[in-house]
Amino acid sequence: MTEKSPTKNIQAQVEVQLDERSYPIYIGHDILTQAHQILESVIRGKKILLVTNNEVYDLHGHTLQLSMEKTAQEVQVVTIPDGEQHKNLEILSALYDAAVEGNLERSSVVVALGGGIVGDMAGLLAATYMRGIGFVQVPTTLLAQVDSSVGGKVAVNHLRGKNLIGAFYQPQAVLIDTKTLETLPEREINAGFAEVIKTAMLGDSNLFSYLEDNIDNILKLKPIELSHVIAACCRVKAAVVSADEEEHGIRAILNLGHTYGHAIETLTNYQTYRHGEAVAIGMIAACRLAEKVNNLTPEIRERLTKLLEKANLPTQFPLFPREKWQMVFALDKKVKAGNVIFILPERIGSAQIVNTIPLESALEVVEELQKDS
Ligand SMILES: NC(=O)c1ccc[n+]([C@@H]2O[C@H](COP(=O)([O-])OP(=O)(O)OC[C@H]3O[C@@H](n4cnc5c(N)ncnc54)[C@H](O)[C@@H]3O)[C@@H](O)[C@H]2O)c1
Ligand SMILES: O=C(O)C(=O)C[C@@H](O)[C@H](O)[C@H](O)COP(=O)(O)O
Ligand SMILES: [Zn+2]
Repeated sequence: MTEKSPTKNIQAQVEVQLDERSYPIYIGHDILTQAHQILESVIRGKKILLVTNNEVYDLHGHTLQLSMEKTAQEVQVVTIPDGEQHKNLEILSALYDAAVEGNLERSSVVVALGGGIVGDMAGLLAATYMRGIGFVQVPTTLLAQVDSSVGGKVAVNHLRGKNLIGAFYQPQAVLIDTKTLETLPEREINAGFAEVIKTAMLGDSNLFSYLEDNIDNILKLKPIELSHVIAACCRVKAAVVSADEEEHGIRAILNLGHTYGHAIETLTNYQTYRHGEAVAIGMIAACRLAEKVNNLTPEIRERLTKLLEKANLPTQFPLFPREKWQMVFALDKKVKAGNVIFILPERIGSAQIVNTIPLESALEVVEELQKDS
């Protein structure tokens, strides 16, 4: 039987331009079976450590493993427990054990198959094992396909702060198979949609209008609408990352909704909200803050809220005492000289990084939104 052409089912390809660390993002339907061809230049003859979790391995892992085995020297599999509360140093340590026991070498490649949690942790393993080995992202959640698999932020959480231990470490390729989303629970599709909305809010007004017009088809995973949205998000993120890989400036706009969102995740011990859900609430707060300090028109928040509600995303603020919010804001990675930096929408499709916001205003927004909830 003749092999399928490696590009047969690839619908779009986006490049992340970073000189010698540039890499392609392949977007297609039912392309896991062609991984050996698409990823050949990265994995041929290499030892592969496939990092995933049990659920995803059962659904999609065998297909990817079988395909990679056609060209890799060998493929070993390690699974991590499911859930944000396990994105920590203890589980990372178990991944180092698997790398050692599997005799991984400098030339070996870590392949992350799963959502953002698998991707962030496998990436940190790849970044640090032997000071850096090969890394490929094969994202299987909407959130990971539109955001976390691209751009090289890899991390684990600390009990007191989200993603506090991490690195910038770019993958050598990203393989997005939209067919894997067919097994994704509805709550996870919605959570991923929050980062889609975020991307449109901060960088693509046409995408935002497209979301308003096509939300039903997108959430039903209709192939044309879905791949249009994934490619659009990857393009926005690739452009921002190419301009500022390590977040010395403009990359911080990708954190829209995240100062409040990460605080919500941390205060609820990473157990109540999906990351995307916390970001959804965080974007409403960012709009309210922009209304307070920058006279942003409330119409933006209304359009945002409509989209979030259509995707069944939460918009209500959880209740915690003021001191707790203050404590988690202080550990936000964007704090500079004690000042918390916020990303504020300025219109649909554009956001700005603001370092002059009094903490008092940010806390007032929390109090107002807690009252509304
Ligand atoms: N590095 C970045 O740039 C970046 C960007 C955004 C988010 N993140 C991080 O990503 C994480 C959230 O990622 P997530 O939303 O993908 O969550 P996740 O990784 O927990 O995946 C969500 C759930 O879906 C399951 N799953 C994954 N693929 C599946 C499939 N195809 N079919 C059925 N079930 C499947 C998982 O087992 C899990 O239960 C957070 O830790 C967040 O901080 C990182
Ligand atoms: O890639 C980025 O840059 C982002 O900010 C994307 C975010 O969606 C993502 O949640 C990221 O992990 C947050 O990064 P952090 O530096 O605030 O932990
Ligand atoms: Zn995020």
